[in-house]
Amino acid sequence: MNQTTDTSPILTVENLSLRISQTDILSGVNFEVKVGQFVGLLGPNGAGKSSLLRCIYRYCAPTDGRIMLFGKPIDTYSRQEYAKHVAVVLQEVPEQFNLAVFDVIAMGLTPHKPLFSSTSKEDKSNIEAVLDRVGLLHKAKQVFSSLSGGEKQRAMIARAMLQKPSLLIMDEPTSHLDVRYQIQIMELAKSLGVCVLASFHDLNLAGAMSDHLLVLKNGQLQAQGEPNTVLSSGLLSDVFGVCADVSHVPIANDDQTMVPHIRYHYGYVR
Ligand SMILES: Nc1ncnc2c1ncn2[C@@H]1O[C@H](COP(=O)(O)OP(=O)(O)OP(=O)(O)O)[C@@H](O)[C@H]1O
Repeated sequence: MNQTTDTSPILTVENLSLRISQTDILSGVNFEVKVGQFVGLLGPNGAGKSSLLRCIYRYCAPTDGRIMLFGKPIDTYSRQEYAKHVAVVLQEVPEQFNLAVFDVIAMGLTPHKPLFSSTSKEDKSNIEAVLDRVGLLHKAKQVFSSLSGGEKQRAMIARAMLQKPSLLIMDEPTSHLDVRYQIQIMELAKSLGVCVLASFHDLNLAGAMSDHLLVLKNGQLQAQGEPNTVLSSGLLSDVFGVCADVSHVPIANDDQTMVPHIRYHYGYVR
């Protein structure tokens, strides 16, 4: 878990509501993401996770409430300034990329460079460094669309790393990936040393990775706090309609840090 002592918020979400076609998608959502935190966003299908993240990465405008980044309303940032601070990795990787992996990653530099500027020697070595970090340096010249699903997601993380954001938003980035890549992508995100706000469907993975959890149901925050407190059998029953036991187990290489471990019971789904 994160050892940082700085508790200032990077992101503040206050009384956020989103209404589309007379339907409340989000209602009165309040939370903060603090310096160095990895925040996991949970909730059943249709709970409003993607809608909440879309409001934060400015794809959707909320109906009510406000979102502040470093204490400033997010709509007061220019597009380029916002992209310097906030990077986004989505579940669906854009398919229009008919470019080499290197060129797709290079797009991460866009917020930091003037329009139409060329790739400098320093840019090239930075791109190679992030490719190396995600284990894709040997794929730099390969066409992006020919990468495997896991490789594409790692490439998207590399692009986000190059963007040098303060906040990385991830909307179910591991849904299509096998268990190894699910863990690898999240551990990679965690190792970046930036704030992460990530939605999950794998509750055990969320509990192991996150410093703080947000649980949405029907567009409202049902619970938030440390994973060991939030993930209880009562919450799993109330929010997800499943019967499960929650125990607490130490993480690998650290006997002192406990994380929740959920054991589902089958045949009890309500
Ligand atoms: N543009 C839209 N128009 C109408 N309804 C919408 C729109 N966007 C989202 N919704 C509805 O809002 C609700 C929340 O959707 P959202 O995608 O945010 O949920 P989610 O928690 O991310 O779900 P999932 O886990 O299935 O991805 C859903 O009922 C969805 O149908």
